Amino acid sequence: MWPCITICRPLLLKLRSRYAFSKDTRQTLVSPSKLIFRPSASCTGVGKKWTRPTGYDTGLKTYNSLTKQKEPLILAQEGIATWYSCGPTVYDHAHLGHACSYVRFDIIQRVLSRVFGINVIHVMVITDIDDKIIRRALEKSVSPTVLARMYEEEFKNDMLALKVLPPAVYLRVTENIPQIVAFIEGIIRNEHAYATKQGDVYFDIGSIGDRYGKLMGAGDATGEPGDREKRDSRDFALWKASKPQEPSWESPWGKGRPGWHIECSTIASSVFGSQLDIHSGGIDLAFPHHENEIAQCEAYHQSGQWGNYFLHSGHLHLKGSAEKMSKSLNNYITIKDFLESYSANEFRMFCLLTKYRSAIDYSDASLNEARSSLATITAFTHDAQAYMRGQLQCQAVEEGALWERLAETKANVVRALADDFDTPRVVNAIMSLVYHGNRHLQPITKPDRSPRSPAVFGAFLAYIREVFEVLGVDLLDRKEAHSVDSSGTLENVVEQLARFRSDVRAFALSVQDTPPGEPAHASPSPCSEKLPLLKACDTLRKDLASMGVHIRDRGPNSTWEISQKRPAGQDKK
Ligand SMILES: Nc1ncnc2c1ncn2[C@@H]1O[C@H](COP(=O)(O)OP(=O)(O)OP(=O)(O)O)[C@@H](O)[C@H]1O
Ligand SMILES: [Zn+2]
Repeated sequence: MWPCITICRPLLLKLRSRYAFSKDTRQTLVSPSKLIFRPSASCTGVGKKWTRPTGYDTGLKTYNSLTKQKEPLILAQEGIATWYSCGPTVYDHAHLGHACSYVRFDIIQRVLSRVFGINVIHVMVITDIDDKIIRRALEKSVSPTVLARMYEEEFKNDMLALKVLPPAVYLRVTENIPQIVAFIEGIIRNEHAYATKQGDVYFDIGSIGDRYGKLMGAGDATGEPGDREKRDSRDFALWKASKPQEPSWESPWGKGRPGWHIECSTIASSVFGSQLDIHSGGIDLAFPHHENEIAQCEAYHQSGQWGNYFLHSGHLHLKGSAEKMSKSLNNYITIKDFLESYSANEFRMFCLLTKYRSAIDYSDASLNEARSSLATITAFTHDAQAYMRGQLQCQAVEEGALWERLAETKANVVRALADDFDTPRVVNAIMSLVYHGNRHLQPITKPDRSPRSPAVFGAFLAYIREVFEVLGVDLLDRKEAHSVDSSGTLENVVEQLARFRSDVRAFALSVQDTPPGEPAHASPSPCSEKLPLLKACDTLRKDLASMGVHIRDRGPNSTWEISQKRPAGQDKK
């Protein structure tokens, strides 16, 4: 079968580059790959060896943490990817580390669906019960449920603000306790777990022999500190007997609550059954969390391979810090605070500039690099529009070469995306397109009668917007356009306007209501002159506020600022 794939893949890429991103791309490209059938090979793997899945070859390659190399992405069903991801443990604010991981996977999911026509069924768990939640709830004197719901809501809003598409469904651990208990019972039945007299249940690592450690190796794993009844120090808890003041649920082993890893195995299996195409999370989750998820699932389903691809995103660090940004290390910047200074588009661009697997250093300098790349692209789109309108006069362009370059860029972009979602290569390809476009858009002083080529610039513009739209960056965002190339002008205009208003207001305020020593009826009241001026100043202040320009009157003086955020309720265009 493989020679056929080798022949088909270049053809597929050719097709994709030709039609990439057009509206009907998805229909056109859903099925050019070949279905590979290998009789029931998928569940027969033994030991630690990864078995290449059977099914639908997407033509993409992705790095698989199970094999530590790029593998062809083969899905069980044509055009469908089942995808499970570990969500946050909700006991504190979401931070830029979360943003980085979820934005990067959002980009990959958008690429899969919008470029390669794959319907991604994404399920995410919300960890709403665990030691840290219980501890924080005690500190704050609220119930763990209230605390968890509050931060869950905040997390979801932060994801919306970052334009991360929500999963098909979020599932909470506390709403899946009966399923978790049944899953643990299944593992015990299959003789891969045991209960202790204290009412804890442990996974029996020894029972799966050398199959433990498929993902990260079991070499020097020491396991969780635990009670003396553990058979092996590496055995990890599936169920924890309840302690005073902790939430607990009934179970065959007495009151208690689930361990961490079992929630994901249960929930992923309850939605997708015994097979999963893709599992994702930050690299810190690979061990022990994902390792243990694999052990549990394969023990429960008695299969040789439960998850086919494990994708791990690299960590976000504060520049100069060796440690990842994390709630428990208290070294984080919240998403909300970040969005006061930067936009969601800028953060996404920041993510696109590195591969999703690499660690990423956060600093103002790296964010400014992202901002400036966006500025270059937006400035080009404005110039291209000005040229198309005839406002920008240029010499005749080599139109044929530009069309060729555009076609080449389209092919390069699809190739880069098919190669483990290489977004920096995509951005490079677009920057190079912009560079060549700009070279032709040099203004001339004397108008000449050279032929014009507006269509090719229209095609550049439409393609660039579409690529970024697919990746979740909206180049049409008006706020972005402002911050990109006209923020200096805007600020100057606001400054002049605010100063003028301030002078008028100061003048009005200086007018005495009744000149001293004169009876109030002796001349027309100055009040009648100053009131309309003050009213006009107030109206201007309110109108500007609705556009995000906030003037604050401080005595006779005024200050102003432009907020990054649009006032609530105002639609983005
Ligand atoms: N600094 C980071 N960089 C990239 N991904 C991160 C970072 N911090 C957390 N993540 C990812 O976000 C997801 C949710 O993580 P989690 O809620 O455990 O966050 P956390 O801040 O690491 O919490 P804790 O400190 O309590 O472990 C996981 O996939 C995790 O790998
Ligand atoms: Zn998980």
